[in-house]
Amino acid sequence: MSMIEFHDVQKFYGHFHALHDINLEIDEGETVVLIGPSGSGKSTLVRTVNGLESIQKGKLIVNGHDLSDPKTNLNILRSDVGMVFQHFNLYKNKDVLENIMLAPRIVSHMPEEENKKQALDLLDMVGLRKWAHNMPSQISGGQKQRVAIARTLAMRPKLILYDEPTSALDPEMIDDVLQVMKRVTTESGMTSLIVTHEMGFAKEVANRVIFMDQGRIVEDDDSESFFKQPKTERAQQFLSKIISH
Ligand SMILES: Nc1ncnc2c1ncn2[C@@H]1O[C@H](COP(=O)(O)OP(=O)(O)OP(=O)(O)O)[C@@H](O)[C@H]1O
Repeated sequence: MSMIEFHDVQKFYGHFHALHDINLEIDEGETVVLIGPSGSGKSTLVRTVNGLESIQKGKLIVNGHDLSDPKTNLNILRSDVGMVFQHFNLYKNKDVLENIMLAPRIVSHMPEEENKKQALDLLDMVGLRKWAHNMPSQISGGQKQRVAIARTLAMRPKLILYDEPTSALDPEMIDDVLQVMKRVTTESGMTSLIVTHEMGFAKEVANRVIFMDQGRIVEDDDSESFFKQPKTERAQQFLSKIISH
């Protein structure tokens, strides 16, 4: 079953053609990493999947919802699609546990006891249970991002989108966040679409790699083949630059 289908999708910002002829199908349970140079359209593509960016042409179906139809209810779509951003946007005046419990309580009307148990289990999973009653200002950036991941999982999404989740972090925090993402991906079976510059993570965790350049998908291959030998010169250049850094 496919979770995401792009058919000849075009995206414009005014006159700027940001996404060209996007054709892409992602099945349930796949872990897909989106890579490419700065400005190639990775964030834009990911943001179209939960309707944060509209598309101007083509058809985009996500979890059975047609995003090319303006009548589609984005709130219903978003209840199944979680997103983790570069900046974590935790609620500053709520402690870590409350940050995780808020959406299930308000949006899903989850019973309080079940909600609390789930939140504590998620905090265990991201290694932060003992921080449950700390405020966001009292934890590090890496810890905040792990809370943001737990908060996203608390809504039990079918699909999780990550838009450069480690780019705003100090280098020593990155690995802990990547470990959590790896755990979520391998243990949950959830479909994941991940924009990242972390090639080691992409190699280890993704089953598929999409390489974008100038608003187009240039390569779409299984991760092993891609990292062994990208087919296009553009991707080869990109990888050699990134890896030599
Ligand atoms: N809101 C916007 N209005 C106008 N142009 C935009 C907007 N958002 C993005 N763009 C342009 O669209 C292109 C693709 O941007 P996007 O952020 O999707 O690239 P990216 O591959 O995610 O880059 P990076 O790795 O630097 O985050 C860029 O040229 C960018 O300047």
